[in-house]
Amino acid sequence: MTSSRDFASRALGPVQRRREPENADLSSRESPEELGGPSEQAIELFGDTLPVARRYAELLADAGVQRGLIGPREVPRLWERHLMNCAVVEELLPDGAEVVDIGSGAGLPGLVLAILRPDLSVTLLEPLLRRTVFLQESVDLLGLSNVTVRRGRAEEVKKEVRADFVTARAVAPLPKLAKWALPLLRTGGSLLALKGEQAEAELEEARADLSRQRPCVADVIRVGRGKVDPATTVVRVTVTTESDPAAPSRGQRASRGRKKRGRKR
Ligand SMILES: C[S@@+](CC[C@H](N)C(=O)[O-])C[C@H]1O[C@@H](n2cnc3c(N)ncnc32)[C@H](O)[C@@H]1O
Repeated sequence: MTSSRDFASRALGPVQRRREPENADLSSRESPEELGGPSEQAIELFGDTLPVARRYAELLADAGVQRGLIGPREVPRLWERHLMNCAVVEELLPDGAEVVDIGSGAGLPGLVLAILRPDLSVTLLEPLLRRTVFLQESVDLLGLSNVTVRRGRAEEVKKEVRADFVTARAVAPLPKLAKWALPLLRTGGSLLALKGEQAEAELEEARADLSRQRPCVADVIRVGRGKVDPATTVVRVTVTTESDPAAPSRGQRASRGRKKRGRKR
């Protein structure tokens, strides 16, 4: 029978170079030297799911780096800057929510949220094959039954995908991200864009553009205070009124109307 370690070695490349007992329990292995361990806050936040989160951190530190999905310099700060920065977004997600993570890359934030919150149903949407292969192998290896990996671009799936939340980190500037994400949301659903310190300025610049795309309200919130430093900055854009996402936006309708009238004259 093939053990999950054998699978990891074949599918994701060697997990670490030092010798380990053949029957080593993946969930209790020490992290490789260069991979920092979880903070007390991370241990508390992940709770029962910590062994799976540890395993994911190891996959990122090893196969993720080897395959060029994570820079080697990120390894010592994987827990704080990547896993915890993403995990604290769970504060914004109600029980049982359907989440689509646009541009997951190596699984951030979508895979982290799926590990931490088995009640969520998470789709990892990523156009690059190399990345979707890593994501699917990781999902299989970690035994996550609440995740679907989908290869594609956000703007290509708007007829098929509907979600309560769209998450995205480091994918695109806000106007472009909203253009991709808002059509995927149910009314009342929110785009949660993980952004840097300039989030307020970015939102103010994009506000008019956002509401032209779909009726919405937007704010900047910081989550994970006391759990991760700095707290994670999220631009939240919530769709406010019923409208068919496939239908043209108010701006498009207006310009189409103008063109039609123009043609008649
Ligand atoms: C800089 S990476 C960020 C990856 C990950 N979210 C993270 O924080 O580490 C941007 C990712 O967005 C993906 N991407 C680019 N355009 C996209 C689109 N139109 N729809 C979905 N994903 C896209 C890229 O393939 C890439 O994996």
